[in-house]
Amino acid sequence: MSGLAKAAPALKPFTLALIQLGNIGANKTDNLKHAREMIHKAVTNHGEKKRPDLVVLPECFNSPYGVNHFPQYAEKIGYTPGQPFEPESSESESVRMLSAAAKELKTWLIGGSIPERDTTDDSKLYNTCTVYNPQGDLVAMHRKVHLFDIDIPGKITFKESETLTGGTTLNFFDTEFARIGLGICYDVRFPELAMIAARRGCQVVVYPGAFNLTTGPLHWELLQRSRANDNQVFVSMCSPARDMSAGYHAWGHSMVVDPIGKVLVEAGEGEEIVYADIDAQTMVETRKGIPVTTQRRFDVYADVSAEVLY
Ligand SMILES: NC(=O)CCC(=O)C(=O)O
Repeated sequence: MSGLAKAAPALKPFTLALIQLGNIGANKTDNLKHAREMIHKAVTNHGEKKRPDLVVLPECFNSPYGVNHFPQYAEKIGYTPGQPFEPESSESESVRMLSAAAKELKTWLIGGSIPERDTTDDSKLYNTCTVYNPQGDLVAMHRKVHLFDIDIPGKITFKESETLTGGTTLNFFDTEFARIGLGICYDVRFPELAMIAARRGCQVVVYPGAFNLTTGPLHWELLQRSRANDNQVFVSMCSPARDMSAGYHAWGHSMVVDPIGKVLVEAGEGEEIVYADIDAQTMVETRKGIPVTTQRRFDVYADVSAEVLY
């Protein structure tokens, strides 16, 4: 996990905007144009809501979601954490767009995810999330660690591992208002990722995601509320809008859950932008009232978060 040594910033109130992006089609240029328009809309057209401090896009926002599409849409990013990097000269047109949008709108931006081609090994593709600060710098990257390989007979079979490789690092980034952990979609099923993020000081964990019509109704909300409740942190997932003409039918219902497990906001199924005010006091009160964070029995069981290898 990058940035381990630094103490986490105190959680301050901030506003999160989730873009449940629609119209993700075969034309990447159109997808990027539409995503940029929606980022602009999220920041400048928030109506009664507060101007968002952090904007989130969904999983696979620049390409149709499907294992056969990833090789065609994959882009080389060229970013290595800790190394100097200029997003405007990245080979990735998606990275260039995201950086420019964050800079123009002076917002933090979690750029959903895109299919990424490894910079040095062309045969390796990842499902990758990049994050930008309000100056447009790329400040963090997360490659989906747990690939979405499931087989529910008669319902859904999906095997990301046919074309993707799993990431090998856990990632977070610091803003002036929170330390934020990153996961991508299926990563939410693995409690260790959120638990380790929370133990390393993250107060918020964000997962760009795209659940489906079989597991969405059963698990989308349950998993977010579970990870939030387990760790007494804010958890959010941002989905694409549902498109029944697409090859993959996303569940939608982009959501933010607070540290006591309450759903703060939930989108419907179509294209929509939802906003949530993150109130630091909720986390303080939850942790004070139900003090599991200080009641763990590491004399009885191991603290797996202490054993992460990087
Ligand atoms: N894109 C994904 O990882 C989908 C995960 C999913 O639908 C699930 O049930 O898990």
